[in-house]
Amino acid sequence: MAAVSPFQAPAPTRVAATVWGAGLAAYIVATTGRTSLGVAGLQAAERFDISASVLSLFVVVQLAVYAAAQVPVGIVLDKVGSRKVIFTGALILSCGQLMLAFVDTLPLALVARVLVGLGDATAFVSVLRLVPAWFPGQRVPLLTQMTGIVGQTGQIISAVPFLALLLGAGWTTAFASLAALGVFVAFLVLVVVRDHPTARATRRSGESVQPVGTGVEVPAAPVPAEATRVPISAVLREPGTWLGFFTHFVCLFPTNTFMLLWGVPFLTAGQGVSAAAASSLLTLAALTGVVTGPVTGFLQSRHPLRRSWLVLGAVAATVVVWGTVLLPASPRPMWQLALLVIVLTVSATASNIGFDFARTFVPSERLGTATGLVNVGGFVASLVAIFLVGAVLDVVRPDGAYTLDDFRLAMSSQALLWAVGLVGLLLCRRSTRRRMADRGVVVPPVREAVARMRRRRSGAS
Ligand SMILES: N[C@@H](Cc1c[nH]cn1)C(=O)NCC(=O)O
Repeated sequence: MAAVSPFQAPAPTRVAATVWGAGLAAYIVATTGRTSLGVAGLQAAERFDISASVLSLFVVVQLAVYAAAQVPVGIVLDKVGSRKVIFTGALILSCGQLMLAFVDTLPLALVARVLVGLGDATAFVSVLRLVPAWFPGQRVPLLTQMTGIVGQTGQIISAVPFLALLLGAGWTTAFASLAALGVFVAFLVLVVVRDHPTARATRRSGESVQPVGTGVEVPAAPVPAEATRVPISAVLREPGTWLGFFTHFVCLFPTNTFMLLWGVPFLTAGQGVSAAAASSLLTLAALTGVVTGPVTGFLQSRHPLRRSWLVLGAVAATVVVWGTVLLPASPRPMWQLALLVIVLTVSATASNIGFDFARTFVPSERLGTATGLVNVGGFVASLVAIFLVGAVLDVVRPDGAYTLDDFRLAMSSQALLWAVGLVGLLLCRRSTRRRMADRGVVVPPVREAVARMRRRRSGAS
């Protein structure tokens, strides 16, 4: 069944790539802002006269603001489009960085970080909304993955040029430079980005709106043209939205918990790895995405009816590898820690399948809202996991002199989130499949699908 979408006007590839590139630049600046305080931890502790645990409050506040802003940002995004939202968000982020450059008290620094979190919250969902608008449906999963992966280079900008500026020129210059970068990218987006290739396609009465398809997938509920304002309740009632939510929930929290806060202390204080080796492991994680992103994107568009299996496979791999790292009471060899960061990247890559569920099950008028809701899943789970690990560490080692055994216990608390996420995922998958069956698409059991594939292959040879 051909998908009909206001987003499907063909666009020249070079123009599409330029628009996407400008949006992506804004997302990279957002992730740079998100991770900048992490690399400036020592200087922040000194400047604001705070302990490490108060410092972690910055991460929590920022993530909470980010998560809380997702649905409102998504609703605004559906109303005004990506260009205006990214532009405004980049300016808000710049105001936060500029404020952080000059303040020297904790409450004002927290306010600055709220602004950074708010600006950050606008970038990713807005760029994801540009992708189906500018590219053909079958390329969307790959480009969604590439957006997530390339966006992570902000972490490298924080760790290398930003840190060099911080150490060489000082706090104010370093954060003011990030503010300037935000203003630059805001105007770049204003000049380069258009929300879609042509003015919104005019729809004749009686035409229906469908999400952009990736192949054999679910025909979404037809929406009459007059009712272009699809109610938000339609997004909330769609089981596919929640399938996306729990996909993002269960796949993103292990990576964020490790990368944003607890990974380095676990590796250095727990596993006895040097700071340089820990930073190499984080770099390995970033590089792994270059492979896992395209591979997952390809599999998603090749097997759209099997996307949940990719998710379940990533979760199983992460749980098994974390188990093999945490069960033994002795420090693990380097190869095993490397394997751990690799599966954490696989898990983050699989989390992006959640956005693909939203895109293919929800009418495109509400894509921003649905994407925002899916994103809430991963970030709320991350906040809870970060809090749980910290709480266990506080209980078992109030003096902060953590040992490997403390980390083994604390990191195991993530099991609770895997359990909640998996139950949610499986229940939503069941109701999504029921909804699909109502619309005429029945997902055959895996065994049957494999047998059919074999028959097709042997017939071809
Ligand atoms: N799933 C992540 C993006 C990612 C990370 N690694 C691979 N993809 C996500 O949802 N990010 C949202 C954001 O704002 O960064």
